Amino acid sequence: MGTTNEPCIICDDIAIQRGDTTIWSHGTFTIPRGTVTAIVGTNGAGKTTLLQAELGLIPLSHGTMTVLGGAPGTTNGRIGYVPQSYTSEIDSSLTAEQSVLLGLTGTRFGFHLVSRAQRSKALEAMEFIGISDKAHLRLSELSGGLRQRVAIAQALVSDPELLMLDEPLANLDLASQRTTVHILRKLNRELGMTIQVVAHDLNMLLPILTGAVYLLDGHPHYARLNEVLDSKLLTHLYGTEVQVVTTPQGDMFVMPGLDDLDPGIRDMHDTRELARSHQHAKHTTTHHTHTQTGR
Ligand SMILES: Nc1ncnc2c1ncn2[C@@H]1O[C@H](COP(=O)(O)OP(=O)(O)OP(=O)(O)O)[C@@H](O)[C@H]1O
Repeated sequence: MGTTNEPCIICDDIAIQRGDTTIWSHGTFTIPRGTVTAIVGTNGAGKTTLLQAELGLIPLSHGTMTVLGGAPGTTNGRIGYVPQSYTSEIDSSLTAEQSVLLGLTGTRFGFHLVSRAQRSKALEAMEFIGISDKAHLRLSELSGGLRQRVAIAQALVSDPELLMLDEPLANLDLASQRTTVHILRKLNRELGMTIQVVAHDLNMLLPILTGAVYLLDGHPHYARLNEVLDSKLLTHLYGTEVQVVTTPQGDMFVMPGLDDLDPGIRDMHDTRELARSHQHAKHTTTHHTHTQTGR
């Protein structure tokens, strides 16, 4: 793990062009180390493009970017990446352990060359993620949630300083989403790992986020979470009425604006009702999403 105080990402007036189209431009921001950052914006705003630029997979058309102290692409050995399409990219006949080992060997061939040290590293990553008992199961035998945890273990096995995940909560049920968020919290809090998460729905991630890169009007900006959790900003960002609701307990939610809803529906979902049902949910189920303010 890096001990330097140097920021994880430094961007100076960056832009990306694909063909004749500028995807985004004028990005000048810094992401500190040890943070958990959401990357948010509407469909096609260029969230995945930002991760790809950080990995040096797409060249900048303008400006400069430093990732973990080096040019994009030169520090990829210290980055773990869980792509959006992880399920379609893994050979489902592999066992969970073989799949995790790919994070060290980088190839699906030559498993006989895997060293004892590499196997123990893979086991360590699976234990951290809570899937060591699934090591010998084939990916085809695992649920979507477990397959995703295998993908995270594969990204972790090389002890990255920065972990990037592209929409890791999409297509997961609530319990699997909570498990994923819990894993990310552990990685950040216990190992000090810097994390970037592309996400459409912020609520589940709110308890662990420290900031966000938001792609607004064709420009990427970074802000601390309390600045991003602003109804006007999020309404502009998503292009639809969004409200940030704070419960009497200080928990925050991002939700569709009540003004757009039918008055009957609004009556059923007013803020106090939400707070009451949230309190009830806190005592009766593990499926609530909330955060404390002040991160
Ligand atoms: N290989 C490519 N060549 C040219 N343009 C591309 C390519 N891949 C993506 N784009 C365009 O770049 C823009 C940004 O795409 P990107 O996938 O980064 O957006 P996103 O914010 O991650 O979207 P989503 O939320 O839908 O996943 C889109 O307009 C897309 O059409």
